[in-house]
Amino acid sequence: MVDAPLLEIDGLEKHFEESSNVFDLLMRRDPSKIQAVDGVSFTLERNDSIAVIGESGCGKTTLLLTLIGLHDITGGDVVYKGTPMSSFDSADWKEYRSNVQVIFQDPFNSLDPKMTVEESLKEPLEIHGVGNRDERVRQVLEDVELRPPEKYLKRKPMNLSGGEKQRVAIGRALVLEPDVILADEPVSMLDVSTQASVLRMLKGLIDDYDASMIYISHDLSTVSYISEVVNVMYLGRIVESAATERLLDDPKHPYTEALVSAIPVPDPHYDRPRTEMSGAPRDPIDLGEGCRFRDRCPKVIPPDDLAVDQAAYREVMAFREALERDELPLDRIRESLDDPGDRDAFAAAIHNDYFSTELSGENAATLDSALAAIAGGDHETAIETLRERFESVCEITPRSIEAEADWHVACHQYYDHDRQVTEDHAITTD
Ligand SMILES: Nc1ncnc2c1ncn2[C@@H]1O[C@H](COP(=O)(O)OP(=O)(O)OP(=O)(O)O)[C@@H](O)[C@H]1O
Repeated sequence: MVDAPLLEIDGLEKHFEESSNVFDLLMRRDPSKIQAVDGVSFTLERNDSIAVIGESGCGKTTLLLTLIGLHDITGGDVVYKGTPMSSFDSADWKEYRSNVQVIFQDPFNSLDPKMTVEESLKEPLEIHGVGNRDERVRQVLEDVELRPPEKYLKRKPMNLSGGEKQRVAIGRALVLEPDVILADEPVSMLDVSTQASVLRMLKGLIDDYDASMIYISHDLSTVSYISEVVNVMYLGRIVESAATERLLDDPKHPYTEALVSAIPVPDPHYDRPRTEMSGAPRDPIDLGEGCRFRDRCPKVIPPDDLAVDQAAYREVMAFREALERDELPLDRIRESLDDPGDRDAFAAAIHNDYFSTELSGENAATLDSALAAIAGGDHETAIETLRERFESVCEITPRSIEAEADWHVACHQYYDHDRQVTEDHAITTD
């Protein structure tokens, strides 16, 4: 019989409910959903080291806290050696907690300031009833290169440097000889000079301990040290997944391209072309359909027959979508006018506030007619007018497809649009 994978993350979802405001309560509206992790899937086999990379707020920490059971799962599941977390009993949880260990970002907070190094390292052994504790603690201190162990056993965190603290935290995660290490930005708070040595040591230890690792970071440049495979995450979803070296050489998703192009190049004579992203990620609230990167994407796809500059196109798309979500403070703009009843002035003021680029020809005429509809109070017509001319295929959820063997990318650029999108809109995230 083939062994079950070590850890299968299967359509994992963690949505938080935003607390209701008075308006929601009065309208009896359901609270908004914060889609922090939204359908994440990947499999960790023994000896794998897989990275999850993304900007602040993309859901990395929520993913990790959900994986260790500190957040309830709101959809999908985590399957450990064939047993779904949703059906864990207390014995399963005990086994899981002993075999899946975490290294947190901040070594200053992850160690108890009152405990000596020896006590910190012994505690997990005591909780899980493991014998030979003195020997085990000394061995782990050797392994994390705190030598000789006697020098460190009686020290408290305040008497350790940042790098030494993180080595103790790594030792504490390894002391039970776990199957899986979840490492959340494990070197981001260390001096740059210490980062590489701690990462190299961690990678060596994962191999020596025959463990697997999920390495979480915002920093794509450190990933090639430590992980053979990388998952790129954007607003709760994985947008690209591939072998690290290949992904760094030839990123396919425009978001990954932008992250890779931002990695500093050590050669001062070489200036890598930059892929610019506009703006910042939205809050992950009620994100709806479509590619979540589309409002920042330098390659967002306009309708086939539309000749339009990318930046101008993104502005129109972002404007229409904000109008659809009823997010635009239009009353405030109207009230700021000398004559709030002057529709032409109102349309011009909206244009002025939301558009920095100029459209031309039929595109400009369509936008003008939509702004005139808004000025007349008819938002529905404005939305329809803009949608009819400017709707993008990127507003339909891109399924994660295999761009090449073992290379998944969730971007419409990799579809045969004629066959798959126009005939069949039932594209979903895998
Ligand atoms: N307990 C919570 N309740 C409500 N929203 C939350 C909670 N925890 C996280 N979020 C929201 O979920 C989204 C993802 O947050 P998360 O901390 O997982 O991102 P991250 O990628 O780890 O960012 P960072 O690197 O800054 O920690 C954010 O919008 C955050 O505000």
